[in-house]
Amino acid sequence: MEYALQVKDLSKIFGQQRALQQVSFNVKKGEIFGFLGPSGSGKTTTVKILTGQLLQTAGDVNILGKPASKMKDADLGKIGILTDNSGLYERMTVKDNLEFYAKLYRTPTERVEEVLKQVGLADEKKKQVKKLSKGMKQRILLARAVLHKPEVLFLDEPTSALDPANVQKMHELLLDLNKEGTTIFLTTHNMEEAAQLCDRVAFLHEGQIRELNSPKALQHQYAKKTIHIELKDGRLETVGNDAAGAEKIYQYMQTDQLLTVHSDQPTLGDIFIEVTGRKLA
Ligand SMILES: Nc1ncnc2c1ncn2[C@@H]1O[C@H](COP(=O)(O)OP(=O)(O)OP(=O)(O)O)[C@@H](O)[C@H]1O
Repeated sequence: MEYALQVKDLSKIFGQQRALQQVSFNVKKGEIFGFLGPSGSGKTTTVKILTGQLLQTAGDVNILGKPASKMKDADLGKIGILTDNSGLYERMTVKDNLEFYAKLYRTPTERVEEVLKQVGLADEKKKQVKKLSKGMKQRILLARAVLHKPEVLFLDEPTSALDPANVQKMHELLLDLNKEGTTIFLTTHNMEEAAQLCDRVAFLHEGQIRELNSPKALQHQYAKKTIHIELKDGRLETVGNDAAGAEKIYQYMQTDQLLTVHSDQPTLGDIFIEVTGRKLA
């Protein structure tokens, strides 16, 4: 198995504050991995350590096989980062902003046109950044993060300030990048986003991982063992998700009384509450 990220027993203490406690997980190459947790749970601290911006107190963090703390320029070129501390030059045009960063990353400036098309901003390239909407600015930041074609892309709450249409657009872009082979590490407190995008998710609570699996496997694991049925005469019944329940449903079908059948499928949000005892947002 080839891993993009390997994290073992990662801890971070700020003064008296334990931000992360023995966090361990691996991210496979080509995966979209979701790191989910409420405010203050340690998501940004993790991203900062993974991207070499902050040193851990203890534990091992490897990116593409090398320790994060020892990344050199050539290694940094393999990662892209999108966080909310923008760094865009508001008075410069979209194109000039990206060309500035292309030069900084030693990427051919022709790549700017390519990413602008990819994020749907080719028509906006001559506009000043300050004249663009929040959703557009976020797409410029994504364009900037992928200018140098990183192998691993880190996104810290990429959609938290966006409206539903822009969230959808962002999701499509991320799925496209992933299809091209980019590994994505995403922090979010949006459970629907995680369920829609992520191959696997980790639930972070008070600096510790409390669950880690694919959204489907978690939904299966935490599924309620009941099925709700509605009969044609309006009666509602709940039966067990077992042989006796199946027999009852079968009888209602045979006598043509059955209208609808619903299983209790928990959302990721329901599961997070069950696991941690608290809501995400
Ligand atoms: N530089 C710092 N100095 C002291 N404490 C810090 C520092 N950075 C983070 N912390 C603390 O570490 C804990 C985790 O913070 P972190 O920013 O990683 O959480 P988060 O999950 O990203 O939250 P949010 O969703 O609000 O961004 C919090 O209790 C926070 O107050």
